[in-house]
Amino acid sequence: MAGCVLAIDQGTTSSRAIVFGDDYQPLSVGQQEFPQHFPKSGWVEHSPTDIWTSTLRVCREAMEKAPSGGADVAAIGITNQRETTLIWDRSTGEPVYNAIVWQDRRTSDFCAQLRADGLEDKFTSKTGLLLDPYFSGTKIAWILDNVDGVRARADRGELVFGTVDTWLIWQLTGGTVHVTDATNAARTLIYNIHKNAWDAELCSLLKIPLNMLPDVKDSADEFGVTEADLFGRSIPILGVAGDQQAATVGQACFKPGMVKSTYGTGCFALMNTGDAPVRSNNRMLTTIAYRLNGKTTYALEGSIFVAGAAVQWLRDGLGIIESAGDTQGLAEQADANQDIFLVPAFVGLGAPHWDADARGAMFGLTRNTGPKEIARAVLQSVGYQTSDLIDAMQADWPDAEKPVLRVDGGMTASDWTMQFLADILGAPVDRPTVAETTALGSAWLAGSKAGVWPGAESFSAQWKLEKRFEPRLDEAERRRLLSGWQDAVRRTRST
Ligand SMILES: Nc1ncnc2c1ncn2[C@@H]1O[C@H](COP(=O)(O)OP(=O)(O)O)[C@@H](O)[C@H]1O
Ligand SMILES: O=P(O)(O)OC[C@H](O)CO
Repeated sequence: MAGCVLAIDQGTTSSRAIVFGDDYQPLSVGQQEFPQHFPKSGWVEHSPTDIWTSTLRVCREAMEKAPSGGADVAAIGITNQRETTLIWDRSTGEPVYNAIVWQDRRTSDFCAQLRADGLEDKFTSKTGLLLDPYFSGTKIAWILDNVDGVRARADRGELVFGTVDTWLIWQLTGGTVHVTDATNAARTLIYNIHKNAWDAELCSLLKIPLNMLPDVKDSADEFGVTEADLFGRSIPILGVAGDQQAATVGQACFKPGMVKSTYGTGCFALMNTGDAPVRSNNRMLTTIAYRLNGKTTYALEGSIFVAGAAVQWLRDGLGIIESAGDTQGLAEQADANQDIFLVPAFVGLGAPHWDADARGAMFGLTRNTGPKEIARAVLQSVGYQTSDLIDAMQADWPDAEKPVLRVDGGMTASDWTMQFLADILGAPVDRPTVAETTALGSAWLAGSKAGVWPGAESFSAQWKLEKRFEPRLDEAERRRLLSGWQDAVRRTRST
């Protein structure tokens, strides 16, 4: 049986929809950016309406552009920016507040208070996460405690919570289905990843009523069918995964020890650790990579908040490039005798430091430092940060050999960055032919569930290398650069 799959990739800065053919190739794409709202320093919000209307629009666009006009789309897969938090009325569907985005730091003090109360170990042992504003739990609590009348409505059972996947499924099904998948639930700080269930004790600590929470399904499962008038017929939604987990699937990292790293706004590296969750001693996250047929596969994750966003800063903040691709030429011409280190802690530092109050810094500046050296430092910061993650993962899981890194995301278009990454890791970096691995991962979840695409083994065999970057930096030089980076991070930390 063959058929096409519509993948929805609802990201932080844009919504995208791609129709994949039965040879896993993209046939058509729709994409739309939407506004970011920064109501206060450190706050980041999206309009729930923008999330939904941009998604609907790009789905229609991709379907219309597909050769069959979308007639042979057999299923929908959804992948999404994770942790971003929405609450809405279960009768009217009306949101009570904007979506609070994963990057938002407003609950930093609340997290510090929970840590001071000695609760971090309880949260970490059950959820695999840390007490950082990044995750949904404290964002839910903030809305309940700070938006007028919301606590009382929640207590009366009138409100529901969802991550972006849940919100989209609610909309696509005409407000009839309130569900999520295990990978998205695993990012909320209230989901027990060992028991695969919402955790009543953690909900009670954060004062979150259990009746607000969606049902949690496998990543390939029945998530409802779309309302007939949206696309001219009902289409089943059969795959859902958070975007970094979907990229892990799309990169066919199905075996323990395999690692993918995605370079978009931020950078997220996930290492498949098989059916046993590995507790990190190095402040990595333990998370659910995917849950298929009731069987959970776990991953260690390192999350970096700023990767491509630093390139955007060069363009929009400093104005020293016109487009992201300009960084390559600048980095190639930069003065080899200047060691400039940029620590892009624009919204604090993520793994392995989790320092919400740190802010960006640059070291080693001289009168000769100019745009070329700064651009190179931006691209290098992505390599250095990844190196910190891979080192931490290997320390947590020493059995794993130094991995080959499978990379994807917009920033992997930069050969210079990928070569530096291989050099500083001292390990090969593999870039696949299909750039849209996140969308492909969610399409495979849906297509395999629909029975129109084959299973994991056959899907793995289609993964094709576009280019391998081999490490070629002298070991002594590698160590010298890493030591300079670590010193720069030390000086940037807030504590
Ligand atoms: N040639 C390039 N060199 C360096 N950075 C790039 C290049 N092309 C894109 N980027 C960066 O990649 C990011 C976009 O990647 P994408 O995967 O679309 O991100 P997201 O899904 O997070 O919105 C942007 O931050 C952009 O600055
Ligand atoms: O939307 P992206 O691609 O920047 O990904 C965001 C992550 O899911 C946040 O955890």
